[in-house]
Amino acid sequence: MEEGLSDIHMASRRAEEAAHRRFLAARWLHEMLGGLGISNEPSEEELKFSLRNGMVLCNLLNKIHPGIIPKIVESPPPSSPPDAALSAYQYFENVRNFLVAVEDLRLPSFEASDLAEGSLSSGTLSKVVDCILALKAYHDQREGKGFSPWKYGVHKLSGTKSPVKGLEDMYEPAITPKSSHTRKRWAIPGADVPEATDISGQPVQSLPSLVKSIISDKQPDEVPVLVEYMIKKVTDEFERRLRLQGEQNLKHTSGLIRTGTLEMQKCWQDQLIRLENELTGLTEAAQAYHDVLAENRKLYNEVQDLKGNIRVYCRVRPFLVGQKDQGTCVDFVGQNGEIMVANSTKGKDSYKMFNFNKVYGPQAPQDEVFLDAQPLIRSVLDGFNVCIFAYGQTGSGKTYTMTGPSSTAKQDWGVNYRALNDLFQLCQSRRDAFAYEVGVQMIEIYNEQVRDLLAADGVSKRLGIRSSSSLNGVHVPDAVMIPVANSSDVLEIMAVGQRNRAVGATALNERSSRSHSVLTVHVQGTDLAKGCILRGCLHLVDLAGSERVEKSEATGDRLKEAQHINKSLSALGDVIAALAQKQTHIPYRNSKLTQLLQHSLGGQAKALMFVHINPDNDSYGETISTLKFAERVSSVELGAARSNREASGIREYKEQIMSLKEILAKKDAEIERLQASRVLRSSMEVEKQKLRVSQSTRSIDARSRRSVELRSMEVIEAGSGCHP
Ligand SMILES: Nc1ncnc2c1ncn2[C@@H]1O[C@H](COP(=O)(O)OP(=O)(O)OP(=O)(O)O)[C@@H](O)[C@H]1O
Repeated sequence: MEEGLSDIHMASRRAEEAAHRRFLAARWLHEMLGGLGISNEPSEEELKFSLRNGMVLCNLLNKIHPGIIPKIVESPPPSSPPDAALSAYQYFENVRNFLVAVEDLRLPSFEASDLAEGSLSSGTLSKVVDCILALKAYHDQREGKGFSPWKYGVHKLSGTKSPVKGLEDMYEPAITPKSSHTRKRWAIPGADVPEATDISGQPVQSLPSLVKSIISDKQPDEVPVLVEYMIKKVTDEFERRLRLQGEQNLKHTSGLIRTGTLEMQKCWQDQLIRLENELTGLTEAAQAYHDVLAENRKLYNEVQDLKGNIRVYCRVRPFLVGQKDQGTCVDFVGQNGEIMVANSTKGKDSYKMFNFNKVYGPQAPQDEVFLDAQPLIRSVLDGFNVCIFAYGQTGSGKTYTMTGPSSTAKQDWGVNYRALNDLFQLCQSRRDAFAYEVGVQMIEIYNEQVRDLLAADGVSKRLGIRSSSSLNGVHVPDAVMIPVANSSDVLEIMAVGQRNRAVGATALNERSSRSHSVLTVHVQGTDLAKGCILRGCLHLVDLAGSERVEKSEATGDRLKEAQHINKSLSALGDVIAALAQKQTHIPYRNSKLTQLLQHSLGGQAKALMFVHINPDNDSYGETISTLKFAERVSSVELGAARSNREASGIREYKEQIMSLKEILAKKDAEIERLQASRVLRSSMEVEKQKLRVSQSTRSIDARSRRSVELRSMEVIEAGSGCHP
């Protein structure tokens, strides 16, 4: 209730105050312009009506500042026809000109709409009244009558930053029109501000003297209202300036940020474009580099083909479960066949770099490894002899590469199965031009004994054993050759061979293969159009582990096995060394293994070696000796490979020669037999004669002995008759 009463009280106070200000404004207008036809205490509507056409305001301003508004639109004569639109326009012109001039003088202004007909929302006319009273103050000042409180409410664009300065600025009337550079300043008491003058040369006054001068000519009843109004104005202005300053600061800061952002954005864009260009350049350079590399590799391979180098591919086995902690001795695997191994305990000196045709990292899948062997396998169909062998210490992944793990998942297939699969596919694709026969042998060399891995099994009976002479290639004479027609035959045969392979336990590998296993594929293709025959032979060799005897901790039978393995591998090393040095004598006959591979390691065949290494630090020594061996192998030149192609004529002659040889051999054998029987007969005759002679000799002997005896008896008898 009390609150309501105080609101009502406040509202009536404000209404009284507004009425008083209207009264002051009207009185002054009266003084300045004479009779305006309005009452001394006009209502808002009355005052607004008298001011609406802007003429009173324009005339007032021109009176203070003659000519400040050059053209005032006069009211049409009462006799002219009413043109509401035109007069509204004219009035607006006057009001607009007045407001522009007021703005120039930096006095409180109002909106043109505040005088529009019908607009009388609360407080709108108070701005008009404020403006008139500010003009009065301005006029009084110019006339030297002191200052009115409305001066404190004038606009001023200040760049001040500190509150003190802001306050100081607030006391600055800045009454100078925009065009003028001279400004009047009121001094802050005690502040050391040089005395300034306004446009009329008035000196700066302090705030107390200013207040004093404002209220000096006022009626006592006017003073409280004036003071209250002055405080309100000062507060409003202070807030307005703070707001303005904040907005300006914000605008300024956001402008700075925007400019900075734009500059940064441009800078980024420039950098992005530059990077993009550099990247394009780099990509092009990289592409060119790769093209050159690919070209180099192609040329290198061609040169190798011409020289007949043994190709060497190195495969690094991944760590097996539980091995990870040991650390790796493989320091770096390059994309161009480089591999660097290091012994972590020996430091920098132990770093050794090797270079091969390619190095597969631990994650290389089976199909990637096969991809590099594939072209060689295809050349078997073109009549070349090819040998692919896997070398490396026990457990380094030789069987994994050649056979694959025990699972039969397609992605795990090893080189052997992939090779045969590929061969059959090619045979199929060429079946219109060639008739192919494929036969497989599988042997192992165990303790320098060749064992046929297929002979002892029913598989040979089931698939039917073909005479090895019909394929007539570089075969293992004592091993059965099983004809195969498709991949499933091959799978079955390989499973049998794998089962029969000798495996034994060593300290290094539970399922260590103790023998070399050789899968030999013979392919004979008859060119259906020309009748010539192509004979190719592929040896797929999974060598026994190459580790040193002392490391395998073998004793007894195992030691013997290890010694045999070492002997055959060192024989292989000797053959390779002799080939590398192009010696006239190559010691193939020193081991069963080198005897078997003779035609693939020296007879213009193509050879490829997969060298395997264990990644762990413990295997550093073995790894180095394995890589050194592989390095030697890669330097061997077998000479350009030759295809085993026979023209049909030659084949016929060869076959004739063969049959003639066979006939000749038969004749020889017959002659030999005849001769032998003749010799036998004559020797029997001789024996008979001998027998006869000896018999007659014996009878003669008996007779002559008898006659000697008889004679002797006669002599004896005669002798006894003569004595007395
Ligand atoms: N590339 C590979 N990825 C995954 N596992 C592999 C890989 N190479 C080898 N292994 C695994 O390592 C172990 C030894 O491999 P593997 O039997 O092929 O060695 P090895 O050199 O043939 O041994 P050995 O000389 O005794 O015949 C096996 O368990 C095999 O599955």
